Amino acid sequence: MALVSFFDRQPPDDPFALLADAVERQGYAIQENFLSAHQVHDLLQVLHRLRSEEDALQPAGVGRGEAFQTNEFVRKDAIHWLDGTVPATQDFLAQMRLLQQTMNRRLFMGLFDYEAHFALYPPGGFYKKHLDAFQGQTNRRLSTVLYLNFDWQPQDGGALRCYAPDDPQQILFDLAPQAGTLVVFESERFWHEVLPAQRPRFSIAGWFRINSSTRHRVDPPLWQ
Ligand SMILES: O=C(O)CCC(=O)C(=O)O
Ligand SMILES: [Fe+2]
Repeated sequence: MALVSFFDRQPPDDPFALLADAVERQGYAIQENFLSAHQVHDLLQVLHRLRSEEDALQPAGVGRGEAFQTNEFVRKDAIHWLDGTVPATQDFLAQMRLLQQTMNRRLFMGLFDYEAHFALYPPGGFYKKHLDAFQGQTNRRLSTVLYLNFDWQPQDGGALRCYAPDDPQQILFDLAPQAGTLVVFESERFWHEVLPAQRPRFSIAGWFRINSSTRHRVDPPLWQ
């Protein structure tokens, strides 16, 4: 009888560990079917409810705090920040918390909290080439985008176009915003853009941040 010790066994395919490995290797990771169709449906329901409420979705802007401004030439989408008050978004945030723990354990990233918003790009919506964080200017370290669009077709446009970190003119990949797909990338290294979408495009964009507390300002984490 063959004796299989605990240590001989392959570890199960932990999706968070796979994502962390890919980020360590190449700075980004793509995971199809990260969420089940069921979970995506639940999140879409939340988003559709928000759409029916006046003012729940706001035109997205660029810049933070006093530097915030909307600019339709840069991005054309509407957003709503997740607050985790309904089960669907709680579940999603719990998964992001697991991802945060895995990243910190395996890559020592020191990720401290996570902020995320629903985004709705109307037909014709886009987001021009940008970095989510400029080195040294922000505490955003890792970007995530989860897509919520069933049956996305090539002619629907709306791909996430990501550029090579060592040559921001060179396209690294185009990713279709297919329901359940999660992409994760280092915020300071990857220029990216959203190509014009031909039909409404739904997603949750989020950022893990490191603690930027100073003696004068304590940055509270979203989860405690
Ligand atoms: O939705 C996407 O594919 C990317 C969105 C994005 O780049 C952002 O919100 O910063
Ligand atoms: Fe971005």
